[in-house]
Amino acid sequence: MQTNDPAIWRKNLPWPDRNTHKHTRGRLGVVSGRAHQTGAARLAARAGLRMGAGLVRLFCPPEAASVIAPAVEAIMLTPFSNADALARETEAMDALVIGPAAGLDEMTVANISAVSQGGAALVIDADGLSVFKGRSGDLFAVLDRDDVLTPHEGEFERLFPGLMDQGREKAALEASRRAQAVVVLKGFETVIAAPDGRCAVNPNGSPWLATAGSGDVLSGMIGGLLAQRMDSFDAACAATWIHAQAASAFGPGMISEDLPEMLPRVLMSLWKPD
Ligand SMILES: NC(=O)C1=CN([C@@H]2O[C@H](COP(=O)(O)OP(=O)(O)OC[C@H]3O[C@@H](n4cnc5c(N)ncnc54)[C@H](O)[C@@H]3O)[C@@H](O)[C@H]2O)[C@@H](O)CC1
Ligand SMILES: Nc1ncnc2c1ncn2[C@@H]1O[C@H](COP(=O)(O)OP(=O)(O)O)[C@@H](O)[C@H]1O
Repeated sequence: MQTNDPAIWRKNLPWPDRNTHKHTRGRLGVVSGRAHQTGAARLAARAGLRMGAGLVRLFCPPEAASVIAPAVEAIMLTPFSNADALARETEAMDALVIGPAAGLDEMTVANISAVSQGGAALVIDADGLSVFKGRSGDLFAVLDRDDVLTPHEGEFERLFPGLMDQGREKAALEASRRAQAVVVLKGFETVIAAPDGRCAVNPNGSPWLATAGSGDVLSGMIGGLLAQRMDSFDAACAATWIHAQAASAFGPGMISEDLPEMLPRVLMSLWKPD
């Protein structure tokens, strides 16, 4: 068992230099749910921006645009009317987060299928996982090895029924092998597994994370690192550790909105200027 220690990934954290501009630093897209379900995507987008993606754009159903526009500043917004349009609009993205509050319906299936045709590394979370209950093969068929799945135990069971009986580590590794993607099995001791057999167990889990939306923040954090072209296993390990560290540093009273605002402090502790 390997512990998810910063020694594994710290040297690979992406930092900007004098030649960097926002586009080269990394473009992250986050797909929002419908008008009454936009908070999860906004949390993910803000977390991705804080993790250093140079440019973050929310993609939303047209009727959600007037809800989101007054609630974002640095984050940009593009409405899309169907899955084909989403695929076209997200072509320039380096990474995409899809699933948080996306809806358990065929539109989510179609949107995931459409964006999987592009070059962006995907983080698939929440409804983007649950919607494939009973047909996980349809999801696995569209994944690449740089994609990341972030199930909590309930979502894991929907995609991999019975697998958890093997224990969390074996289950995460086997899930990653089946999906051919990185799997982040969330919990107090989050397990991160890659299809090539890498596996790490997170040591700094924080119970303050037991609050709505904290998983949405984690998906955005992973997406922010993927957009900066960090290796997907390293990105998932780094984001998981930083997420828990941010929650511990905030402590009692923390809500998910606080997490992105804690990231600069944790990132500063990991930054080694040349
Ligand atoms: N601000 C927002 O807009 C938020 C939106 N959210 C979105 O709301 C949608 C539905 O969230 P739900 O919480 O209903 O869906 P979940 O799939 O999280 O929960 C459904 C059921 O799964 C079971 N379950 C088993 N193990 C679990 C575990 N380890 N953690 C949580 N549940 C477990 C529980 O019985 C629960 O009732 C998702 O798309 C999610 O992304 C949430 O992320 C919360 C914040
Ligand atoms: N008791 C706990 N101890 C440590 N981490 C926890 C605990 N409860 C939840 N978490 C973490 O909080 C996050 C919750 O994610 P998730 O269940 O997807 O929430 P949401 O859908 O509300 O965003 C995960 O990163 C999980 O590891």
